[in-house]
Amino acid sequence: MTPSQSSANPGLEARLRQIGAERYHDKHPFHHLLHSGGCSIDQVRAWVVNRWYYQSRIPMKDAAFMSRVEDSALRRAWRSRIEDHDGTADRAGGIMRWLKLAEGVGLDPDYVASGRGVLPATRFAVDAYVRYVREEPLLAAVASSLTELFAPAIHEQRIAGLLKHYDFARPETIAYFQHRLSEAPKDVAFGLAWVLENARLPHEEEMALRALTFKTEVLWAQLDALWGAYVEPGRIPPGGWQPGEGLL
Ligand SMILES: O=C(O)c1cc(C(=O)O)c2c(n1)C(=O)C(=O)c1cc(C(=O)O)[nH]c1-2
Repeated sequence: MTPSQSSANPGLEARLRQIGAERYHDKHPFHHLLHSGGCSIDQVRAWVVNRWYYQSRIPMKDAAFMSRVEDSALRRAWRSRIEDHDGTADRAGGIMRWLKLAEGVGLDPDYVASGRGVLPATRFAVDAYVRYVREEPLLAAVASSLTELFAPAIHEQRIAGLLKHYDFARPETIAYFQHRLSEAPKDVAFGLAWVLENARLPHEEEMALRALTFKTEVLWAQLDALWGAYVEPGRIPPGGWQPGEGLL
């Protein structure tokens, strides 16, 4: 994708997109294995258990972000991210949908929601993201969410790959990804416009680029952890989910 005509800073937008082209986790071998039907059911379960930790922390990092924002218009624009994950009084959110996926692959949703079995490296990577958004300048915090520019393409691949290759995949079990197809573009249109508007000076542009790079590393590190524990060499660290644990 190339920067849109209306971009406030096409040069910066192109450099942000280049980071995705080079570093986004769609290039990770674990995703290739998952989307091509090469994962065993236990490898899929390990992914669901670990990715839960990311899911559960996303609304917490968005709440941490909002707690720092003095501009009520920015808080209002950000608020829907929390509702997308936590749901509202009359609408289920992404957290519930992730637990439907957990059930679909034969895991007890209470086990998954307990966070037991999450790999140490997954926890460290995700906690680093939450801390980053809590502590770094707002520009870096917003820019770190821009990996979502690249998420719809991977969600499309995942929906098609899971439906084609795995018995557990049905519209109800993979609804999480279907919903993200409309949620992520809304979030990222706002986030990208905000970053392009607010990163004007060279050091601000550098900050935005560094933040997006950092975030690609947060995502990549989670898949490296999964690969090492459940694919090759298959060394599950103490405390990591063991096949057979937490099943329905
Ligand atoms: O499945 C994926 O590959 C993927 C990637 C990302 C991302 O790029 O950070 C997010 C999501 N999914 C996602 O579902 C999601 O809600 C989300 C929120 C955020 C964020 O940083 O605020 N990233 C992502």
